Amino acid sequence: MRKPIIAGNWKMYKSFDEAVDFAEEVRDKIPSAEKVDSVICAPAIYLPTLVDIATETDLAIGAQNMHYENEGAFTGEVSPAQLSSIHVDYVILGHSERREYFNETDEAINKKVGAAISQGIVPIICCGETLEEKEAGKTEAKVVYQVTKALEGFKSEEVKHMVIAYEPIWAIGTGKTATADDANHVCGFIRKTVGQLFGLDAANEIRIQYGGSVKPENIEELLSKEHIDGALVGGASLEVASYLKILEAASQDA
Ligand SMILES: O=C[C@H](O)COP(=O)(O)O
Repeated sequence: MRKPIIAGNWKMYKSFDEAVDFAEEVRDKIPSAEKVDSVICAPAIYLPTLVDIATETDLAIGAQNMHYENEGAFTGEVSPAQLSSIHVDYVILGHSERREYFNETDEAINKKVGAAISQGIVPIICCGETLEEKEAGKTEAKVVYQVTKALEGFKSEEVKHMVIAYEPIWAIGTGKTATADDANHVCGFIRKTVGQLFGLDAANEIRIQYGGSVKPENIEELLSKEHIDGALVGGASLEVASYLKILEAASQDA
């Protein structure tokens, strides 16, 4: 039985005070980490403060991106070693917004995955198709390509601790959600791909999230599906009430 994982992705939202208020309010209200992994992926500048607030609670803190080198002349970047030094637990890698607006390549994402695991940070690896690709029947080919490239060179033992987020790009921030059956079908396809590449153990243990307009109203149905182990939540993770409702639903699923 895979434990559900809900990760809020705040993207480039919230002032410092709003971030602190949010974390202080939710940290004691979230369900037990025995039932669900509750993560907030915040802007890098807030991470040390949020990690402090979350210490000794069941709330985990993640970054939204990082470089693959541990140090160097890379102005403006944050390194895996730096994230690890402040005890960040997770990092989102290869989000479609980073691929689209910051030219992030599959090769760079693969290096970032390796860098994250070598620092003990769990990567949340994003994949997903555009509307054009969906309409052309290329969803499966696209996610297989992205997942295969991201996981290239790793061992089954490493892969099973990773998280993959299937996020159809046309569903992000649009209010359009993939149907639970469609999302489950693609997540199942990703699991099958992991199985072909890394064996049954990795396929059974890796957690696969769905992302794209997830909210309290649709989380239950999504999580009731066999291959959906959680959600990567954008807009609905910005409000305390909706974030907590999503976590509550996930804890019932466990
Ligand atoms: O990382 C989160 C996704 O991009 C989904 O965002 P959304 O829940 O606002 O659609």
